Amino acid sequence: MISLKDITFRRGERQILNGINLHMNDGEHWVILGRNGCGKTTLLEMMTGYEFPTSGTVDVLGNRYGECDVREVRKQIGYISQSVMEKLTLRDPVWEVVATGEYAFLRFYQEIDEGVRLKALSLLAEVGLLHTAEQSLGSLSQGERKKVMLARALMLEPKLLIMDEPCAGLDLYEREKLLIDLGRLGRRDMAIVYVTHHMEEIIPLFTHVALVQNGEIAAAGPKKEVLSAESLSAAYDWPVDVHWADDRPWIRALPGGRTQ
Ligand SMILES: Nc1ncnc2c1ncn2[C@@H]1O[C@H](COP(=O)(O)OP(=O)(O)OP(=O)(O)O)[C@@H](O)[C@H]1O
Repeated sequence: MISLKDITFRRGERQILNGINLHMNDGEHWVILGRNGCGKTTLLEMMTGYEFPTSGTVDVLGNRYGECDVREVRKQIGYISQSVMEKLTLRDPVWEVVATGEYAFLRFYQEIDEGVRLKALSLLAEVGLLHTAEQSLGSLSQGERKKVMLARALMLEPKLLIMDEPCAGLDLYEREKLLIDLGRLGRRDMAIVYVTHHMEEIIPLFTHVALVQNGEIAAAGPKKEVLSAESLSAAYDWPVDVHWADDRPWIRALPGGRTQ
């Protein structure tokens, strides 16, 4: 599904990614974890083809970047991130924002096909927001806006859904409501890659975890193997304890970590 082989990525003098090997197979849903600036978003940009590695190969959904039309591959990828959110127009009606996902552009300048409108409404219903269809995007709460982004990303029935910190800025209630919707995505024939800073967002849907440290993969594999206190303490440079409840990992930072 996704195969990153011997990836290095340099920006100017800085080595951002270094010797990355990561293989995600069909039927797996991955979470990418790591400290600020370790290279998570850059890894996602490699997967979406918005950045090309300095060396190494990227294969996504059976296509090798550099040897295919990346725009065509992108039509099979849903991408949810703060940068996409910021490009949406807050005064547009919610259903229209969702419907634009069908065309992979941001606003409509033409009549919208009735079939597309109905599909947008049905996806809005799936995330419990049908009643907001005619409201402006700007009138929704942050959590509701994230759900609108999710519905929008699903318009093209992507084979791969990539999410960069979708729960950032949400309070506990909004986060849990969004996680319930994400949990249902397992029913779709779609792989998921999810970046977060919060371990408790690793709901049962997710099967695998990659831990990134200074542009390298510190550990990658089935979540219960990777999310050990030892690996996490090393990756975050802080002693932590992990316990599992409701099939989700909960992390406790222990006193005595380094202060710089
Ligand atoms: N346009 C850029 N020019 C130079 N350096 C950049 C640029 N974009 C990112 N970087 C650097 O690349 C490194 C990796 O950035 P990236 O955004 O991938 O990290 P991240 O793990 O997603 O971080 P965070 O958790 O804070 O979002 C960082 O040190 C960042 O400063």
